[in-house]
Amino acid sequence: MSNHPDVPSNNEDSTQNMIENTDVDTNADSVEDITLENDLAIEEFFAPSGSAQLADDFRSGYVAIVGRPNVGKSTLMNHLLGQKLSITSRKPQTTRHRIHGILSNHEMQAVFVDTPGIHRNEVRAINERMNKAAVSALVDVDLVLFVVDSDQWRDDDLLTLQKLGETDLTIVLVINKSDTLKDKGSVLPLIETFNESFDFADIVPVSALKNQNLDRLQEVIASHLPVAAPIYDTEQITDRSERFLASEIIREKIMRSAGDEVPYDLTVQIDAFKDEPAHTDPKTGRPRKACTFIDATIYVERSGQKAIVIGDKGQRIKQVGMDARKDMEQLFNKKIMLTLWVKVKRGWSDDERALTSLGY
Ligand SMILES: Nc1nc2c(ncn2[C@@H]2O[C@H](COP(=O)(O)OP(=O)(O)OP(=O)(O)O)[C@@H](O)[C@H]2O)c(=O)[nH]1
Repeated sequence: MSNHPDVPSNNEDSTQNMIENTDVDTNADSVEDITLENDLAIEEFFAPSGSAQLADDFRSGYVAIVGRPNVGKSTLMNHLLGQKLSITSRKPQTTRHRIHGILSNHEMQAVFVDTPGIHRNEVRAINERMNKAAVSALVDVDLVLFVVDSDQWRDDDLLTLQKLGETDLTIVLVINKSDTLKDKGSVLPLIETFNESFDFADIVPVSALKNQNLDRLQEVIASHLPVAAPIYDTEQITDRSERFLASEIIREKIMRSAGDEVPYDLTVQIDAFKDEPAHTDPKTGRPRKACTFIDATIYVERSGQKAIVIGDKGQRIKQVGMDARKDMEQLFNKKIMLTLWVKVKRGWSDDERALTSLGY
């Protein structure tokens, strides 16, 4: 992924010239001042990542986002990052993997671990895996954002809090969806109640969806991270592979389109991910743009679900493919050719071995 899609192809030479040009007499007249300013801006633009001016007391660390399904963990991470990396849908439990999203500015770097909910009374193997992932995500984090829905405080929240209470982690309570509160003032007694029930390092009401109070949350996060050098390149957005992101984008499109008709345990496997550089077509002699060819298989549990995913005369799968391709082209900043398959893999969510073979 490039943050500078408009960089000219000969930029290495240009960068060299521009850096040399900045070394000018500081008593220069106004025209030269402007030139210097421009050169500095250009130099900064082309500067190798990580070389931007970092604060002396730069803070960095790992942040886990924890909470029961559907409270808005993925939305919160996406909106904090300003990028759509984790996948949201109206169905609970859409997050199955740990996803690292990285928020960097010149003062701090927060590396987010987006965890699935910690559930109880879940019998199926897939949920046990998710529980393990949720708990293991908490090892070695510097800060936990414990997310709750502003309108409800449920048994599941308490269960998660009990688990958190057994650790000596720093925990910030994020009261999400505050936009849904009819009376804004009602958040105050809510804060009071939460405060009495647990020793939170901070309590921040936000609306992840409407980007309300996220600046404050960002400040609070920074204040609880240790003073340390950046963990990742400050321009890096995710350490997840494009393959993974591609599969999550396809899954999201199906979930959005098929709604309640498909179970959340539908999975998408990327079978091929091949980058083809720009070249001249040997047959036609015409130039062809660089392109990434992606083949993916969507696994469902029953043939009825397969029919739903494919849709009437293949309409749904066609739309899913088109929507997913558009998102991928935007995210990866390159041309994509996407081929989708739908297969039935019976009862796979109950089968530990099948889960392992699918990469869980
Ligand atoms: N009104 C409102 N809705 C929100 C807000 N944040 C998230 N949502 C909605 O809540 C639903 C669930 O959000 P997700 O981000 O997928 O929730 P999650 O906690 O990651 O869910 P799991 O992946 O199931 O653990 C989506 O429909 C979001 O649009 C918010 O601040 N306000």
